[in-house]
Amino acid sequence: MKHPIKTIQIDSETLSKARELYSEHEKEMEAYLDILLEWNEKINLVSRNVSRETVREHIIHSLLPIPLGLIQWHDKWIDSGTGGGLPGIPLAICEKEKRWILNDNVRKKMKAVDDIVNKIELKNADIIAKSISLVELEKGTGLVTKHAFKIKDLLRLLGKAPWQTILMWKGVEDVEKEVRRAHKDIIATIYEFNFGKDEPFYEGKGIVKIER
Ligand SMILES: C[S@@+](CC[C@H](N)C(=O)[O-])C[C@H]1O[C@@H](n2cnc3c(N)ncnc32)[C@H](O)[C@@H]1O
Repeated sequence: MKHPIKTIQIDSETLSKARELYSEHEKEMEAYLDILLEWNEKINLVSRNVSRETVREHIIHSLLPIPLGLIQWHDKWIDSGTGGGLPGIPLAICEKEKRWILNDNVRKKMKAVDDIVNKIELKNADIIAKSISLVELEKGTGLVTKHAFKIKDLLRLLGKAPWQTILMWKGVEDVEKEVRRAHKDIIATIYEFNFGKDEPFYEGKGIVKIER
Protein backbone atom coordinates (compact mmCIF):
# COMPACT_ATOMS: atom_id res chain seq x y z
CA MET A 1 0.00 0.00 0.00
CA LYS A 2 1.22 3.52 -0.80
CA HIS A 3 0.52 6.22 1.77
CA PRO A 4 2.42 9.43 0.99
CA ILE A 5 1.96 11.94 3.82
CA LYS A 6 2.64 15.68 3.78
CA THR A 7 2.30 17.90 6.88
CA ILE A 8 1.54 21.62 6.67
CA GLN A 9 1.75 23.83 9.76
CA ILE A 10 -1.17 26.26 10.10
CA ASP A 11 -0.74 29.46 12.10
CA SER A 12 -3.29 31.54 14.00
CA GLU A 13 -4.05 33.80 11.03
CA THR A 14 -6.30 30.98 9.74
CA LEU A 15 -8.08 30.87 13.11
CA SER A 16 -8.61 34.67 12.98
CA LYS A 17 -10.21 34.25 9.54
CA ALA A 18 -12.55 31.52 10.85
CA ARG A 19 -13.53 33.81 13.75
CA GLU A 20 -14.25 36.61 11.24
CA LEU A 21 -16.52 34.22 9.29
CA TYR A 22 -18.36 33.45 12.52
CA SER A 23 -18.86 37.19 13.15
CA GLU A 24 -20.08 37.80 9.58
CA HIS A 25 -22.79 35.13 10.11
CA GLU A 26 -23.26 35.75 13.83
CA LYS A 27 -27.07 35.89 13.85
CA GLU A 28 -27.49 32.46 12.20
CA MET A 29 -24.58 30.93 14.14
CA GLU A 30 -25.98 32.08 17.50
CA ALA A 31 -29.47 30.81 16.52
CA TYR A 32 -27.89 27.43 15.70
CA LEU A 33 -26.06 27.49 19.05
CA ASP A 34 -29.32 28.25 20.94
CA ILE A 35 -31.27 25.38 19.36
CA LEU A 36 -28.34 22.94 19.54
CA LEU A 37 -28.00 23.59 23.30
CA GLU A 38 -31.78 23.20 23.77
CA TRP A 39 -31.70 19.80 22.02
CA ASN A 40 -28.55 18.83 23.92
CA GLU A 41 -30.56 18.91 27.14
CA LYS A 42 -32.84 16.20 25.71
CA ILE A 43 -30.41 14.03 23.74
CA ASN A 44 -26.63 13.84 23.72
CA LEU A 45 -25.50 15.83 20.66
CA VAL A 46 -22.38 17.47 22.09
CA SER A 47 -20.99 16.47 25.51
CA ARG A 48 -23.28 17.01 28.49
CA ASN A 49 -22.75 20.15 30.63
CA VAL A 50 -20.62 21.71 27.91
CA SER A 51 -20.45 25.51 28.07
CA ARG A 52 -21.86 27.80 25.40
CA GLU A 53 -18.33 29.16 24.83
CA THR A 54 -16.96 25.66 24.16
CA VAL A 55 -19.74 24.82 21.68
CA ARG A 56 -19.08 28.17 19.96
CA GLU A 57 -15.45 27.09 19.62
CA HIS A 58 -16.59 23.79 18.05
CA ILE A 59 -18.46 25.87 15.48
CA ILE A 60 -15.40 28.03 14.73
CA HIS A 61 -13.28 24.83 14.55
CA SER A 62 -15.75 23.56 11.91
CA LEU A 63 -15.12 26.63 9.74
CA LEU A 64 -11.32 26.23 9.43
CA PRO A 65 -11.32 24.52 5.97
CA ILE A 66 -12.84 27.65 4.42
CA PRO A 67 -9.82 29.94 5.02
CA LEU A 68 -7.59 26.96 4.15
CA GLY A 69 -9.21 26.88 0.70
CA LEU A 70 -10.29 23.26 1.09
CA ILE A 71 -14.01 23.61 0.37
CA GLN A 72 -13.66 24.88 -3.19
CA TRP A 73 -13.09 21.43 -4.76
CA HIS A 74 -16.71 20.22 -4.65
CA ASP A 75 -20.17 21.80 -5.05
CA LYS A 76 -21.75 19.13 -2.87
CA TRP A 77 -20.45 17.79 0.44
CA ILE A 78 -21.65 15.14 2.85
CA ASP A 79 -20.93 15.49 6.58
CA SER A 80 -20.90 11.95 7.94
CA GLY A 81 -21.16 11.38 11.70
CA THR A 82 -22.56 14.89 11.99
CA GLY A 83 -24.07 14.36 15.48
CA GLY A 84 -25.60 17.78 16.23
CA GLY A 85 -24.59 19.18 12.83
CA LEU A 86 -20.84 19.68 13.18
CA PRO A 87 -19.08 20.63 10.96
CA GLY A 88 -21.85 20.55 8.29
CA ILE A 89 -24.26 23.20 9.63
CA PRO A 90 -21.65 25.97 10.20
CA LEU A 91 -20.13 25.20 6.78
CA ALA A 92 -23.59 25.32 5.14
CA ILE A 93 -24.31 28.69 6.81
CA CYS A 94 -21.14 30.18 5.30
CA GLU A 95 -21.16 28.35 1.95
CA LYS A 96 -24.72 28.91 0.71
CA GLU A 97 -23.88 28.18 -2.96
CA LYS A 98 -22.95 24.61 -2.10
CA ARG A 99 -25.23 21.72 -1.02
CA TRP A 100 -24.61 19.99 2.29
CA ILE A 101 -25.89 16.55 3.24
CA LEU A 102 -25.97 15.95 6.98
CA ASN A 103 -25.59 12.27 7.79
CA ASP A 104 -25.65 10.21 10.96
CA ASN A 105 -26.84 6.68 11.63
CA VAL A 106 -28.66 7.65 14.86
CA ARG A 107 -32.21 8.60 13.89
CA LYS A 108 -33.02 10.69 16.95
CA LYS A 109 -29.93 12.86 16.33
CA MET A 110 -31.07 13.38 12.73
CA LYS A 111 -34.55 14.33 13.97
CA ALA A 112 -32.95 17.05 16.11
CA VAL A 113 -30.74 18.20 13.21
CA ASP A 114 -33.80 18.34 10.93
CA ASP A 115 -35.55 20.57 13.49
CA ILE A 116 -32.46 22.81 13.74
CA VAL A 117 -32.16 23.11 9.93
CA ASN A 118 -35.86 24.06 9.68
CA LYS A 119 -35.74 26.58 12.52
CA ILE A 120 -32.67 28.38 11.20
CA GLU A 121 -34.14 28.16 7.66
CA LEU A 122 -31.07 26.57 6.15
CA LYS A 123 -32.15 25.91 2.56
CA ASN A 124 -28.97 24.27 1.25
CA ALA A 125 -28.90 21.29 3.64
CA ASP A 126 -30.47 17.80 3.38
CA ILE A 127 -30.58 14.96 5.86
CA ILE A 128 -29.78 11.27 5.48
CA ALA A 129 -30.37 9.13 8.56
CA LYS A 130 -28.49 5.88 7.96
CA SER A 131 -24.99 4.48 8.10
CA ILE A 132 -22.55 6.06 5.64
CA SER A 133 -21.98 2.51 4.37
CA LEU A 134 -25.57 2.55 3.00
CA VAL A 135 -25.48 6.02 1.44
CA GLU A 136 -25.26 6.09 -2.35
CA LEU A 137 -22.54 8.66 -2.75
CA GLU A 138 -22.80 10.58 -6.04
CA LYS A 139 -19.53 11.02 -7.93
CA GLY A 140 -18.08 14.46 -7.19
CA THR A 141 -19.42 14.70 -3.62
CA GLY A 142 -16.77 15.65 -1.06
CA LEU A 143 -16.86 14.21 2.45
CA VAL A 144 -16.26 16.04 5.74
CA THR A 145 -16.25 14.35 9.13
CA LYS A 146 -15.32 15.65 12.57
CA HIS A 147 -14.07 13.31 15.29
CA ALA A 148 -16.30 10.46 14.11
CA PHE A 149 -14.20 7.72 12.45
CA LYS A 150 -10.75 6.22 12.26
CA ILE A 151 -9.42 6.55 8.68
CA LYS A 152 -9.29 2.79 8.13
CA ASP A 153 -12.89 2.33 9.38
CA LEU A 154 -14.30 5.12 7.23
CA LEU A 155 -12.61 3.76 4.10
CA ARG A 156 -14.01 0.31 4.89
CA LEU A 157 -17.53 1.76 5.36
CA LEU A 158 -17.23 3.64 2.07
CA GLY A 159 -16.38 0.41 0.24
CA LYS A 160 -16.52 1.01 -3.51
CA ALA A 161 -18.20 4.44 -3.26
CA PRO A 162 -16.66 6.96 -5.69
CA TRP A 163 -15.21 9.29 -3.04
CA GLN A 164 -12.57 11.84 -4.09
CA THR A 165 -11.76 14.19 -1.21
CA ILE A 166 -12.24 13.47 2.48
CA LEU A 167 -11.57 16.11 5.15
CA MET A 168 -11.25 14.65 8.65
CA TRP A 169 -10.99 16.72 11.85
CA LYS A 170 -8.64 14.74 14.11
CA GLY A 171 -6.07 14.72 16.86
CA VAL A 172 -2.73 14.80 15.03
CA GLU A 173 -0.68 12.68 17.44
CA ASP A 174 -1.50 9.26 15.96
CA VAL A 175 -2.68 10.36 12.56
CA GLU A 176 0.36 9.13 10.60
CA LYS A 177 -0.11 5.65 12.13
CA GLU A 178 -3.79 5.79 11.16
CA VAL A 179 -2.92 6.72 7.56
CA ARG A 180 -0.47 3.79 7.33
CA ARG A 181 -3.12 1.36 8.58
CA ALA A 182 -5.40 2.13 5.62
CA HIS A 183 -5.96 -0.86 3.37
CA LYS A 184 -6.06 1.36 0.27
CA ASP A 185 -3.57 3.59 -1.54
CA ILE A 186 -4.27 7.09 -0.25
CA ILE A 187 -2.51 10.46 -0.27
CA ALA A 188 -2.76 12.33 3.05
CA THR A 189 -2.12 16.00 3.79
CA ILE A 190 -2.14 16.88 7.48
CA TYR A 191 -2.99 20.51 8.31
CA GLU A 192 -1.63 20.76 11.85
CA PHE A 193 -2.91 23.67 13.95
CA ASN A 194 -0.19 25.72 15.60
CA PHE A 195 -2.27 28.43 17.25
CA GLY A 196 -0.11 28.86 20.36
CA LYS A 197 -0.62 28.48 24.10
CA ASP A 198 -3.43 31.06 24.17
CA GLU A 199 -5.65 28.68 22.16
CA PRO A 200 -5.61 25.45 24.23
CA PHE A 201 -8.79 24.15 22.51
CA TYR A 202 -6.79 23.57 19.32
CA GLU A 203 -3.69 21.96 20.85
CA GLY A 204 -2.91 18.63 19.17
CA LYS A 205 -5.69 19.07 16.60
CA GLY A 206 -5.70 19.28 12.83
CA ILE A 207 -7.53 18.45 9.63
CA VAL A 208 -6.42 15.58 7.41
CA LYS A 209 -7.18 15.74 3.71
CA ILE A 210 -7.36 12.28 2.12
CA GLU A 211 -7.26 11.79 -1.63
CA ARG A 212 -6.87 8.76 -3.84
C1 LIG B 1 -18.19 11.66 18.39
S1 LIG B 1 -19.61 11.96 17.44
C2 LIG B 1 -19.09 13.41 16.55
C3 LIG B 1 -20.23 14.30 16.25
C4 LIG B 1 -19.89 15.59 15.50
N1 LIG B 1 -19.21 15.34 14.25
C5 LIG B 1 -19.10 16.54 16.36
O1 LIG B 1 -17.95 16.83 16.05
O2 LIG B 1 -19.65 17.01 17.38
C6 LIG B 1 -19.56 10.70 16.18
C7 LIG B 1 -20.87 10.52 15.41
O3 LIG B 1 -20.68 9.56 14.37
C8 LIG B 1 -21.89 8.85 14.20
N2 LIG B 1 -21.63 7.60 13.45
C9 LIG B 1 -20.96 6.49 13.90
N3 LIG B 1 -20.95 5.53 12.95
C10 LIG B 1 -21.60 6.04 11.87
C11 LIG B 1 -21.91 5.52 10.57
N4 LIG B 1 -21.54 4.29 10.21
N5 LIG B 1 -22.57 6.32 9.69
C12 LIG B 1 -22.95 7.58 10.06
N6 LIG B 1 -22.70 8.11 11.29
C13 LIG B 1 -22.03 7.36 12.18
C14 LIG B 1 -22.38 8.66 15.63
O4 LIG B 1 -23.76 8.37 15.70
C15 LIG B 1 -22.02 10.01 16.26
O5 LIG B 1 -23.11 10.91 16.19
